[in-house]
Order: sequence, then C-alpha cells, then structure tokens
Amino acid sequence: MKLGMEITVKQMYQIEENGHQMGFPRQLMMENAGASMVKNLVNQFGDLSSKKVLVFAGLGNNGGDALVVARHLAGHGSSVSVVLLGNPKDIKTVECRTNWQVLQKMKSVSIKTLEDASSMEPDIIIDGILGTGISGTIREPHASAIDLINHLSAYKVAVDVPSGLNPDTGETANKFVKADMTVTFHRMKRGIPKRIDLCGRIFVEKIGIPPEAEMGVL
Ligand SMILES: NC(=O)C1=CN([C@@H]2O[C@H](COP(=O)(O)OP(=O)(O)OC[C@H]3O[C@@H](n4cnc5c(N)ncnc54)[C@H](O)[C@@H]3O)[C@@H](O)[C@H]2O)[C@@H](O)CC1
Ligand SMILES: [K+]
Repeated sequence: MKLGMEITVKQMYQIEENGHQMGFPRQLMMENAGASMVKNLVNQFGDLSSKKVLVFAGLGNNGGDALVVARHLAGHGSSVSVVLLGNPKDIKTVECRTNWQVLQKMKSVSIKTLEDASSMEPDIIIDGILGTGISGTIREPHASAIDLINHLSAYKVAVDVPSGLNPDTGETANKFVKADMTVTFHRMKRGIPKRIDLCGRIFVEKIGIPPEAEMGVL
C-alpha cells in the first residue's frame, strides 16, 4: 500500500475498473464519493439546514457524484437546486442516470435551468460539471455554467477536481472553475497539488475501493 502517492487519470480508471470487477460497483463508489463530500461540508459549515445550495451536474460520473451530494444535502434540510448540463436522455452513464431518476421523485430538490440559476443567490455551489473525463475545449452549456459559477459569490466546492483543470497536468482549459474547496476521491491526482490556487482547500477521501484493486496499477 503506497500511502500518499499521486496517481494519473489512466491509473484511476484502471483502479476503478479493477474494483468494479472485484464486485465493488461504481454505483457504490459514487455514493461514497458524494457522502464524503457532504461530510466535509458539514465539517466546514456545521448546520447545513439553512444553506441554499446550487448544484451543477454534467452528464458523466462527475455529475453523478454531484447528484448524490444533492440528495444527501436535501436530507440535511438544505434548500437544494440542481442544474443538469444537458438533456437527461443524453446522460452518459448508468450511475449518473440512476441518481437522476431518484432526484426526479424528490420534491425537496428543485431542478433549474442554467437561465434560472443566473439569478440565484446560493450560499454554496457544487461544481460537478467535469472531472477526470475532461477533453479539449470546453463546449456549451458547460462553458457558460463555468462562467456563471465564477461570477456568483458563494462558497464553491469542486467534485474531484475543479472543472476545466486537467487532473494529470494541472493545465487549464479555455474555461475553468476557481474553487474554495476540492474533494478528490481515492487518491490525489497529480495535477491537483500544482493548482491549489484553483482548488482551494483540498481533501482526499477514500471511497471503499479495495486496495487490491491497485495491484498491477501502482
Ligand atoms: N474513477 C473512480 O473511481 C470514480 C470516479 N468518480 C467520478 O467520475 C468522474 C469521471 O467520470 P466520467 O468518466 O464519466 O467523466 P466526467 O464526468 O469527468 O466527464 C465526462 C462528461 O463530460 C463531457 N465532456 C468531456 N470533455 C468536455 C468538454 N471539453 N466540454 C464539454 N463536455 C465535455 C463528456 O461528454 C461526458 O459527458 C470522476 O471525476 C469522479 O468525479 C466517482 O464516481 C467515484 C469513483
Ligand atoms: K468538477
């Protein structure tokens, strides 16, 4: 067990796949990721029941994590709004879709358009737009969502990595989120410590992946 080692995105996907093959499903990795983020928010803010939270979710598993956070925050009594950055039918993964379907049944979480969000005044923003699956120039509506996050004054929390930051190199795309806190999962990705100016307070959270999933990878 190589403690404290920083890993690459490629290694993360290999570890994730090994864990999944061992029978620890991605869905549970996602649930643990979202729950660990909320634990850090409770540590940061104490009582979350008076907080207005605006969640931005992409259509991949970074977005899926953010949808888990939305559900948990509703349980804490926060006033939660979710902006999905695309049409639900275009959601890319079963893990993200599963969490979207649960939110559809929850009156305690309100679904907003990017338009609605531009006139909101949240206390906390969750950036679940892009994670390790980022590639190339940021397309719409993700680019406008990143601009809006940077424009709004709230406490900004990045899921796994600030959207627009390359987790391997620390390079930024044409648009990138400047976060106050970043909660990254399983292990530190190499590019994150290079940009603490964009990540803010960084927390690395284990999400239950068996250490044996790293064999042959690290
Ligand atoms: N690897 C792991 O073990 C785990 C990963 N999890 C989460 O999964 C994330 C990775 O999920 P994915 O692989 O689905 O990838 P992402 O969710 O990071 O991104 C993929 C989505 O972003 C879009 N996208 C990519 N580049 C874009 C661009 N330039 N402009 C606009 N859209 C763009 C893709 O079309 C796709 O919809 C991680 O960052 C983490 O948050 C967690 O669920 C926990 C487990
Ligand atoms: K993110």
